Amino acid sequence: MNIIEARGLRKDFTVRVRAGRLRREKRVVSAVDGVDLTVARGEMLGYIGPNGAGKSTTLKMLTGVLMPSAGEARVCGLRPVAQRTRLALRIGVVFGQRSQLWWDLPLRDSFDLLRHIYRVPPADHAARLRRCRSLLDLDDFLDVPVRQLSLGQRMRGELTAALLHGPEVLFLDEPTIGLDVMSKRAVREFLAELGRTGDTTLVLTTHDLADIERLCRRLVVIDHGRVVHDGSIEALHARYGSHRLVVVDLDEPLPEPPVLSGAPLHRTEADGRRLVFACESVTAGEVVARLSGLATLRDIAIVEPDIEDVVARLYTAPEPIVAPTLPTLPVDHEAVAAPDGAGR
Ligand SMILES: Nc1ncnc2c1ncn2[C@@H]1O[C@H](COP(=O)(O)OP(=O)(O)OP(=O)(O)O)[C@@H](O)[C@H]1O
Repeated sequence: MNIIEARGLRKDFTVRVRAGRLRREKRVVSAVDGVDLTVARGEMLGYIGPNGAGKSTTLKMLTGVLMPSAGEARVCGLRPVAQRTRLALRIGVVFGQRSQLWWDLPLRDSFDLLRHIYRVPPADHAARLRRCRSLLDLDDFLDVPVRQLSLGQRMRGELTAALLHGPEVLFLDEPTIGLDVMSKRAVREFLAELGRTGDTTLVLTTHDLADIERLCRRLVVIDHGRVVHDGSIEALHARYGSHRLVVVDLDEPLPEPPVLSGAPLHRTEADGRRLVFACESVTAGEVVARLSGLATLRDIAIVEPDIEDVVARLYTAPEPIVAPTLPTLPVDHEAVAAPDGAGR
């Protein structure tokens, strides 16, 4: 069952732009330009795009903050703007740049206030807070006023605040922006755990693609207000011609370059002692198995395609690119690492 459904969602803003030295004229900017989106209950969706693509505007329409110029949306079966108060009880929102906590109050008091605002039964509140305290390590700073918290501590507080009323959908706009490595990891692990239980649907916008790789199976990419990709990360790699590479080091070069269907030889190095294959339609394990019948393999490495690279290309090229850009590999024989998932 879909917990989010949007059809033809559009948001136009009227902006004033310079038209000559003194004159300014009005222009309409379509921040979101006909987005169709369905999200199933329990799904973890990555909603990404370059700066100004329309991500935050979409989230604002889905959470009832902004009225769409056209199209319609239902979140938890409710119309976001018209039924905003009811919707607020069923969703949680974390906007990385904005806070829902009381600046001068300790976190603990903010959480208590939220319990009253959302009228959460004390036992439910206590159970959810207990879980967040343990998963997000809140105890060291629960009694510290919010204004004295580091960004990472505050973000953990924001996540807790957004979850204390038990929302069905959690909208996260850049939840790891500006966080140090440890805080990012804590937030990601927490969200992954949340996703594993399947109770909360997650919609996440981010510029940090490691967030997406870690958390989301499905990715919607938006550019200039329009959806340019909707599918799995694997589908994105397949569409943009980026493949996992298998690098094998041989004892002796083969007299002829081997031909493996589904895994073309991408390049040869070290006088034929190192072969690099692109896994187009076979697994890395199959490539290794077939090669081991042809030669003695000294070493094997698997190089994953880089999602950042793929997405950067998607932003700049509307059409799929067939020839992949592949990373330069070290020529040094010893530098090839042992496989770490060769069977995949
Ligand atoms: N209130 C507003 N008035 C006028 N234009 C706006 C307004 N809000 C957003 N825009 C414009 O709409 C477009 C989409 O903005 P939005 O904030 O949704 O993008 P985004 O994908 O979230 O970008 P970023 O990754 O930089 O946060 C941009 O061109 C932005 O300048």
